[in-house]
Amino acid sequence: MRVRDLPLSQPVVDHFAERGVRELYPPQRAAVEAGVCEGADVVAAVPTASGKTFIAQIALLTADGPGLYVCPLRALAREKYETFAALPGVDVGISTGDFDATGEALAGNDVVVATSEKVDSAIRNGASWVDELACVVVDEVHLLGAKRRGPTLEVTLATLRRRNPELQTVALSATVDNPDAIADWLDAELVESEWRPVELRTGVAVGGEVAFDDGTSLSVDVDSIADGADGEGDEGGDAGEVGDAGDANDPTEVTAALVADAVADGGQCLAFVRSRREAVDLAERLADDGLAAELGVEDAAAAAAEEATDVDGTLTGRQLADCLRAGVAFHHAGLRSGHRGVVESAFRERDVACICATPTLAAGINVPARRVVVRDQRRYGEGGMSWIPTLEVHQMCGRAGRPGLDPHGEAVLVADADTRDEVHERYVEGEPEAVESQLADPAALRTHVLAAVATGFAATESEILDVFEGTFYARETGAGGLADAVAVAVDDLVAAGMVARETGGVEDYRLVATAVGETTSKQYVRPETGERIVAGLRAAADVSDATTLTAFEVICDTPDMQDTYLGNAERADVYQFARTNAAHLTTDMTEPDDFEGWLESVKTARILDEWIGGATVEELVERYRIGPGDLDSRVERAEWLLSAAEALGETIGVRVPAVSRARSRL
Ligand SMILES: Nc1ncnc2c1ncn2[C@@H]1O[C@H](COP(=O)(O)OP(=O)(O)OP(=O)(O)O)[C@@H](O)[C@H]1O
Repeated sequence: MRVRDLPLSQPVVDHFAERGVRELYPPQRAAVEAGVCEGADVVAAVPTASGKTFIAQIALLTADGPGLYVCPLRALAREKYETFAALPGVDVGISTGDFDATGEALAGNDVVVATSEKVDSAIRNGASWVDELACVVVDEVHLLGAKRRGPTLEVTLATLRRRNPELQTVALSATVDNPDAIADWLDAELVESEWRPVELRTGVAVGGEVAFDDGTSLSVDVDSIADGADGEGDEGGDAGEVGDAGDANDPTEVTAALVADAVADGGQCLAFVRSRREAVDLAERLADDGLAAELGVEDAAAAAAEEATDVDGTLTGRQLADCLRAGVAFHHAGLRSGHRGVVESAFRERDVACICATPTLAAGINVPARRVVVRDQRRYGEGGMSWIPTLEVHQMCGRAGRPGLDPHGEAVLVADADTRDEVHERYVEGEPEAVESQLADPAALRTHVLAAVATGFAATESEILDVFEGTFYARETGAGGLADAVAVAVDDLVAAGMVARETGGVEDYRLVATAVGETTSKQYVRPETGERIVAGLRAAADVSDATTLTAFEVICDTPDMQDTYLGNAERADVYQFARTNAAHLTTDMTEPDDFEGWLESVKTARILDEWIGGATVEELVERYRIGPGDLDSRVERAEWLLSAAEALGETIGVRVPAVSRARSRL
């Protein structure tokens, strides 16, 4: 099937042809046969990098009206926006930040790219454009199994479909164990495929020996690489790492050998590790190996290093620039978006031999490589070290192989003699996990129950269950399964002063949102955040000397602000800071149930207060050992939460000038 046979305009056909897209890939053909160009609801569960974006594009281009592309990850939205904006004759809008606006400016676009949070917020604020949609495409729909984002995704999609029964729904998923359940939920045709544009072979490495699943093998020389690294030291590494370097089973050295081997053959690599710190350490280790010279990209690598230096002068920026100069990079969620952009584009331009990354890079960012090395398959979680889900590891492995350039992609999992069998079973033989709804989580339910009441969609518990009727959870378990949990959520919200029961007769009542509940929902903060801010504002009004620190303490001590890691060495210092500044804080040190959590909030508040006081990113990053990207994201959240605090203050008639001061200075 050819692109030019589809109901697309000539300029669009030409646009695809210019990008080498003339013939449809088999899963794309299957989606067309399922009716994706004729308004049919389709779920496509296909491997990473197999052309899902094209399915989204043809659905949106052939829809009978405006379309919405829901992108669960903000980091991806910009890339997708650019892909859509390049289509001839298509007006595209993007909406990812700015949590409380209706986004009315988005009306009139052919396609809107937005996160599910943004769509949810637009619905709560009464945006009219959501009712005019003809088609919604949900990318990475398997993320409905994710703890926080998942419930928002399923409730938002259910709400859109309920309000607009004609809406065409197209959902794109990684390969998961239960795509049929997702298709059932959406009453959609299922397109399921294992097809990939480049063949992938996956192997397990023990020492320098790799056994692939297609029966082939590979031998790399771990010792000689280790000898080369010996004696050079490792400034950023843990003590002891250098001593391990001679060990032919050391996972870092095996990874280095696998990377060097691919680069010697002109290929690029992605190396996945468990944490940010490990990503930096591994990149610094690989920087010893002369990869830029090996790949023949020294000048381009130096130029990429310059670009990274131009972003900022933080330690992270300097480390990244040093690595880039050597043809290596690291990539993780603590990087600023400017640095991430430099790394991604340098890699695509083939100016960098290897990116050392945490699993975030695997989710949807288009950086194909000849070889993927998964050094770590376990990471620290709530209950100690645990295996990374198969779905995630498959997404990492799926980045291997560049269409038209590599005969096949190679994914190598680094193991040792003890773990070899388990690694093989889990990730080479094993199937990805099933997607499971997280909607029953009490915090998620409280948020969405409040939204249902505040928007007027529901005024009784059974109407709330009706709203949830269209969710994945309800389809899997029956909405009745939620009845008890919804009753608990309503009680919690009533106790929190967000919802009230208005009695109409005996045992007959209607649920209404209180003014605080309504503002909380519209400002798109969680009920617990709204409650904490209201209490904080009241307390701040009594603090004789309320400062910007007071305002920051209130908004940082909420579940909508990210935690900031508090190391042992810093704890005493933050404790002392809290004591010294007790007069400016709304919480007495003896009060918090979760004292450590509160101290972390004080640390975040202190960082933000120094930020508005004129401290530079460089200073704050060094002083508080946070990633520069972490500072950016906290500043952004603080802006949002302070604006919610102003709105809540107005609602309860409490004015705290320090809040407005903090906001305007941010
Ligand atoms: N029919 C086609 N012919 C040639 N190239 C194609 C075709 N369809 C897609 N491609 C190219 O394949 C690459 C991967 O496609 P795409 O990014 O859409 O994959 P994806 O499935 O969305 O990946 P992800 O798992 O990252 O979401 C892109 O560079 C795209 O241009």
